[in-house]
Amino acid sequence: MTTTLTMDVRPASSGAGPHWLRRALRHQPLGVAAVGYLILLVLAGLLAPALAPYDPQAQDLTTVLSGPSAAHWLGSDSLGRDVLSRLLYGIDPSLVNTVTALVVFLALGVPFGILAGYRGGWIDATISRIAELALGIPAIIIVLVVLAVFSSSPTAAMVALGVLGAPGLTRVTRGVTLVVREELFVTAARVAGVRPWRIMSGHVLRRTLGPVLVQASVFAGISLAFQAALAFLGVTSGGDRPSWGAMIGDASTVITTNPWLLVPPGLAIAFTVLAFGVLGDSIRDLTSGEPATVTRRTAKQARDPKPKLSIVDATSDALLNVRGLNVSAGAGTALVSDATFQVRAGETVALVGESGCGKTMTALAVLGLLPAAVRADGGEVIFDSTDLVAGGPKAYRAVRGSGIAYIAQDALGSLDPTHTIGSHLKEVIGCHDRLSARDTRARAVELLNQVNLTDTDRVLASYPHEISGGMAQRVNIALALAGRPRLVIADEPTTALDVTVQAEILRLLRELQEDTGMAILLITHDWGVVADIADRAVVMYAGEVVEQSDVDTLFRAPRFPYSAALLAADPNSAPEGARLPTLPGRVPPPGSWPSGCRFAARCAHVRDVCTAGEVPLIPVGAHAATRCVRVDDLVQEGALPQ
Ligand SMILES: Nc1ncnc2c1ncn2[C@@H]1O[C@H](COP(=O)(O)OP(=O)(O)OP(=O)(O)O)[C@@H](O)[C@H]1O
Repeated sequence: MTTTLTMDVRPASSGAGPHWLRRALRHQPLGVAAVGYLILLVLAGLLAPALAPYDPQAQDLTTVLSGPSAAHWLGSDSLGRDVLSRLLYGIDPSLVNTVTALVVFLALGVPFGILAGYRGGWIDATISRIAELALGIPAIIIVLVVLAVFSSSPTAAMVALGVLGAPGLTRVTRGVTLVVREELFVTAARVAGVRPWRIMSGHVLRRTLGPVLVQASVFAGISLAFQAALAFLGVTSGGDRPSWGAMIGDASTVITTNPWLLVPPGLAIAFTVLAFGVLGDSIRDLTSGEPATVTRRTAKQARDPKPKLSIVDATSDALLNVRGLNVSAGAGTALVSDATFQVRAGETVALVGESGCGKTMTALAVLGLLPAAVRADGGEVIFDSTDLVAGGPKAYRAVRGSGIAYIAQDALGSLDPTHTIGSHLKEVIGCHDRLSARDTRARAVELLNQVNLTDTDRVLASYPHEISGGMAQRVNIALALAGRPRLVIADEPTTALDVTVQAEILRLLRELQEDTGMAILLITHDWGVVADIADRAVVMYAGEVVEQSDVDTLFRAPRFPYSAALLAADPNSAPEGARLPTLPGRVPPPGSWPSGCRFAARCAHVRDVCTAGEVPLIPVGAHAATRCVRVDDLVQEGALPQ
């Protein structure tokens, strides 16, 4: 390893702590006031014995139903008890009841929402149907039944309210999870072999926090108002302990003669409900600006509940053997058809072609990470003698991370913005090695050193937004290496980086390959990258493999007019000052592929034979193949080099 990088920490543009607080104060003064009010309320509740001028239960029959006075600032109730003291002592039970409802609401709503959104399929369908049913149940009737069974206990009423409110939260959390699960960093974690429960609890949960907190604040307000309504109706009994609800209940009995008694607890409840509402609005405003780097839709493509692992082609020396792979979307529109190629242990194969030719879909099919509406519906993806397509989700899970790793183009999008680099590495290392905390850190440092990152203490403590794109890609490579994979699939890993960093990353991949012996399947548009790093190239056009060959042969003597035209149009290989030929026309989109040769409409050498029927891959030489039926003629005519 020759390249060494030092830390390039950009000034933090966002983060936790004082910066967040300053932003909140500037943009959400009402939210800060609401938090301040709630903190004061909790303190007043805790300090009630010191603050209250009277014992809340002390009756003074000489001051029954007196209005506000110097002795009783907020007056006294029908038993002569001081209203201010009861209000202060009432804070704790009111908030405890609210918290009880909130805990039940969150404990049921969040896990089921995340589970439904993340796992999808029958789990999602079951949870969603139950939630819909529960939302249709009239809450007040259930709560009244619970109160009848549990001797008018306010706690039981609050538990019931939490249960009845949870389905609404489940729906919200599910919706957020559906978006988060498609984010690249979740795909990256899945490919690294991180277990689903860890992804749900570590990555998805954090991203749902904003909407969940908004729902929680609104629900807290509702539960407080609900307590008051139940007490007003006289269906709950709080014993002798004062609570705001009980005060409302007492006041309601003398509402015609002494309406003032309703005012102190009514205002306390109204302000507190308002504070919860304002808090919810502020959280929503603050969190709505969070990055939502939805870069690629991903989902499990196979749903076979009992995977059958089939051993095939044990004699082939290919580490990855893709044969006749078909990928289609929606009602059956083919995106990739009959893709066939191999990657041998330790070699680098480039998947080349213009945008929209199916390179990424092929790679995602190999990883078992096709988008939700896209599926592999034919062919084989044999990795290390196991057919992954036939094996289904279990087979894919078994090879991801330790067998096949993935490096995406969007280096920063592949990292969870709420986790430090150290936390990413720790998580992935934990999936592959059982190590103590100290050894895990040592392994993380080792991996960072492997990708030539020094100053490891600072790198480990940094958040993704604090490092440069090049460093982020090195971190992704380190994460990919954590499982000691035998094949790394890199989808345009340098495209988003500037030119000097691109060269460094390519050099790093080459060095790592020499050190570890891993194979690389590299997706790229760039012939310079192919020439630089690849041993063999597989050229794709309109969802088909049209040519494959070793790179030297391909550059010297392409055997498909499309490859020849792409190479001729490549600025890297053009003589200086020469005018670059262009390739007219566009790749036909899926659904409008012509029969016969799909390149025919753009080919300068087309004849009737080209469009007469399907063209198979025709072997040319020992290790090359082309889909051009006229290959021999074109070589003879000089249209393709000898
Ligand atoms: N989720 C999807 N549903 C349906 N069609 C899709 C989906 N994603 C991609 N496609 C289509 O599949 C075809 C192949 O796309 P793919 O991303 O594999 O091409 P590519 O060669 O990798 O292009 P690029 O270099 O731009 O990434 C394209 O026509 C694209 O529009």
